[in-house]
Amino acid sequence: MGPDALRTAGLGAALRDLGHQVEDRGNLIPRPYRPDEDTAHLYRLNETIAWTRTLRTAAREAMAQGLPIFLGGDHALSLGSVAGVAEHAAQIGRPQFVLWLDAHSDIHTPQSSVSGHLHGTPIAYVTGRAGFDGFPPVIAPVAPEHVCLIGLRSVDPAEREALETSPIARHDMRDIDENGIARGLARFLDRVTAANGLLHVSLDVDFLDPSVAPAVGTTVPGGATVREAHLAMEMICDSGLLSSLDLVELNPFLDERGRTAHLLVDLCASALGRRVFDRPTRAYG
Ligand SMILES: NC(=[NH2+])NCCC[C@H](N)C(=O)O
Ligand SMILES: [Mn+2]
Repeated sequence: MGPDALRTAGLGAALRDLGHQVEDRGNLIPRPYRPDEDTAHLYRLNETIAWTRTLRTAAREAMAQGLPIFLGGDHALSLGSVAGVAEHAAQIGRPQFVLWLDAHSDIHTPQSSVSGHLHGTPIAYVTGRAGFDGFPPVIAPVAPEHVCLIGLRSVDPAEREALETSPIARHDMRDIDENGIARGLARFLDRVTAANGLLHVSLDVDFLDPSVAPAVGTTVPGGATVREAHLAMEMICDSGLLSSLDLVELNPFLDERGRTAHLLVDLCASALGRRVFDRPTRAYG
């Protein structure tokens, strides 16, 4: 339902208004897979593996043609989208960087996951950690030094342990409270520029505070404000680095009059060139 809610909220038109050529490639379908048992600890493992294969190929191909925006679906989408864009980066000989805007660090392996929900695992997978049996091998792992997590405020013990020994950059909500969102982000974007890297941005709805973005299953209070999120997107746009984008975890059943879907559309527009003064007068929510 997420992609259709984003379409209905006007994603295509918002980007066309900015002068972009937009092609909606419709919904992908996963490779055929053996149906998962409802009782398995890892929720929909076979289905997620099938999706990862489909997305990885689609992402790699789309990168050769433009700037793909991947509409989810939950954050397990990024197992495939990031693996695919990183394969493209490796092919053209440029380093892949990943900016993860999220309340969570999503660095579980299938073994360490307590919930059994694979949306909590993509950072581990794309950085090449072991334990993803059955998944396609990650042939172009993203260097942990090239990953930056912003918005953190819900990290499980096993994830904390993994992060403690990792060079992954991170800015939790306290850091944002104290220093603002611009400082850490600017430092990361400078590193991408210096390395002539490609930049994948993965935007999880729960990066935002639930009071402004309620349509997500894993709400955590104390998230980014509307302006903090827009500022991040505007800085990403100004950097000229953006090469691919995920919009994930939107659950329209949990939305209030479409406000979360509209906010995601507006944030995406900011990332692709809409300026503060371009924002039209509009009534929703
Ligand atoms: N992409 C997300 N919303 N991830 C939430 C993950 C929450 C928790 N750490 C888990 O592994 O279940
Ligand atoms: Mn996430």
